[in-house]
Amino acid sequence: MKIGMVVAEFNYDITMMMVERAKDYADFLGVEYKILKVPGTFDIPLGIKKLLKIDDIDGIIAIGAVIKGETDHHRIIMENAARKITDLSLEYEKPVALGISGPGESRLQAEARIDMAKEALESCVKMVKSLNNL
Ligand SMILES: Nc1c(NC[C@H](O)[C@H](O)[C@H](O)CO)[nH]c(=O)[nH]c1=O
Ligand SMILES: CC(=O)[C@@H](O)COP(=O)(O)O
Repeated sequence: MKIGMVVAEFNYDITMMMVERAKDYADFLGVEYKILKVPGTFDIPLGIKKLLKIDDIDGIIAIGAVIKGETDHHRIIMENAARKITDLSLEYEKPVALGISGPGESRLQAEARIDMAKEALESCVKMVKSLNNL
């Protein structure tokens, strides 16, 4: 099995730890992976679409941290990314798991949620297996 990981570089101090957790868990499960970095969470859907077109990619996880700023801008980023991520998964009929924390979180809350990337990897692998067993 091969999983794509699309990683936002925005708040990279956090997302770097998230991707390390996901990679460690993929290694533990014996799952291969391909990493694609994008500038921020808003840019994740295009990265996902490119990876979904690769035949040997079975599923994708999106990794990001959408931390609260002074305005509601962070909500626009997350709501659009989440909607597009769901749409792409349905369009390409491959699992795309959400490993993006926020919106509305503080940096401290984001740090406490880095395992969301590992959980996304776990969900994605489970989905690939379930769909392959149909
Ligand atoms: N504020 C956060 C962003 N903002 C950047 C956008 O995601 C995007 O890169 C920009 O609008 C250009 O398209 N990204 C995050 O991942 N997290 C944030 O908290
Ligand atoms: C810089 C950003 O993309 C985001 O954190 C927005 O911050 P703000 O709401 O303070 O403009």
